[in-house]
Amino acid sequence: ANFPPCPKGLPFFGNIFQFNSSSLCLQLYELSKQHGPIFSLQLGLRKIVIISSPKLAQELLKTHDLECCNRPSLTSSMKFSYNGLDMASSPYKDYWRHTRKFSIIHYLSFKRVSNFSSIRKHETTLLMKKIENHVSCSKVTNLHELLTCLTSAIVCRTAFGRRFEEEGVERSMFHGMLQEAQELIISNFYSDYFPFVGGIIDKLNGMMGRLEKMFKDLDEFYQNVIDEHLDPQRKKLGDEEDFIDALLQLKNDGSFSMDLSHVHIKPLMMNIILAGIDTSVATIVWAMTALMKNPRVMKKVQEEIRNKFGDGKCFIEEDNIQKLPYLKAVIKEAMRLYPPVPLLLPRETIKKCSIGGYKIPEKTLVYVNAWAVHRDPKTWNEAEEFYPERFLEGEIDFRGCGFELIPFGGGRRICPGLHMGIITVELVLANLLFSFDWELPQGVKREDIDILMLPGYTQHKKNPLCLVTKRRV
Ligand code: HEM
Repeated sequence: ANFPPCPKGLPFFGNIFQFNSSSLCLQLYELSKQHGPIFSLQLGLRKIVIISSPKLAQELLKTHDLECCNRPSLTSSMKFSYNGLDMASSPYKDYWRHTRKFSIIHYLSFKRVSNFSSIRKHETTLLMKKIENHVSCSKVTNLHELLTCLTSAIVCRTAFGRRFEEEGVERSMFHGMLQEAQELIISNFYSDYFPFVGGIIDKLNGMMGRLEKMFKDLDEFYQNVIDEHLDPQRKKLGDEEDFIDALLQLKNDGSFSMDLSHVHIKPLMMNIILAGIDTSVATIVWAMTALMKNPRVMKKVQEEIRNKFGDGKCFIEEDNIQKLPYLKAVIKEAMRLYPPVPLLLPRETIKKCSIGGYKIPEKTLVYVNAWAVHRDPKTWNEAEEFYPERFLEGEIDFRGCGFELIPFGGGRRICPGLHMGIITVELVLANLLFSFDWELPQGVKREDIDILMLPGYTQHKKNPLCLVTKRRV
């Protein structure tokens, strides 16, 4: 009885047909204005809870973190993760603890991420050269496309020790695979909401077929990478040990505390591909979107970078970023207003608990809507304004201490790639703003830049941000 309020829905189906999957966080934000910071939805036979305020996010992600840190077994995530053998969808058990610890030590720790700085520098320099070419031939720059090439190159080199050829078929196949996988992972599978009959519908409407095909393609990709690493003749791209080298080493010397086979390595590769590439792209594109809509901030951040490093420098190094507080504030403000993962990955309650005064039973799905949390009127003045200055005073950080800024989530399941994500975003944005001036194509006005979103855990801008680039004067 004491369950969060639920908007009226259809008998049996509940609210399942009331949403479309693009801009879902916005639709849920609107509902929170009517039903409050905690409300529920009935999706078929499943009840889910949505949290929309910093206070309740803190209750879930801090006070009740231990009772709520499982992930649900949803059809698509189970398939992609070889039945929960990855980090993002495995239940809160020893296996998750081991894989998370291992992935951080060997790939995502501060030290490991710093060791990859030469790769990030090399790939960012290549990006800048491509944009230079656009300037020379007056071509409009589609940032999404260029940034996907950049971040997939960084991730593939650091994690898998390989790089796809610039314009090759292999690379466009890889990007196509990424896009399809992102779409499938957020798609509605009826089997998640209607046991038995849902599975039949998923087969008949072709969703199961798409999922199987995608799984097969990804599996083939992982196997190729593993085989390359097992080949004694393999030529390494650099001196740095990549993530697969580390996993295979661990498998051979038996030092992983659990049995480790290729079936365990593949889901971890999946996490890196699906969580590590798109998120940085979306962050940079949304930051540039916000800057294009706000010329005052654009001018101020470019002045900061150019006044500090304009003399003689042609590239902003990672070490220089600490001297750019306004750039850091711009990134925080962009992630507040346009969180790249606006609906944090779903939690499942391990036992019953009380949130916001409501009783949440065991095995309930709980989502935190960061889009709404980042607009909470009790916390943020003029929340819809893009105003980076709000981060210049005070100590609000990305780790969600006060839970008012949670683009990386919070609690035990907080994003382990936070450091890698931020360092990439800072480096690329600093250089884009330092070297070039950005303008809208002729006839496009600032007010025309929309914020429509594509479906996906990572929220991409639906209409690509295409800009005219000029060399800095
Ligand atoms: C700007 C970049 C990024 C953003 C905004 C971001 C955001 C997020 C968010 C919101 C979550 C859910 C946290 C929660 O449920 O509380 C998450 C989880 C995760 N992220 Fe990231 N992420 C980014 C970069 C990365 C990178 C570079 C990697 C790895 C290469 C990564 C790997 C993961 C994994 C494995 C999880 C699941 C963690 C778990 O369940 O234990 N992320 N990320």
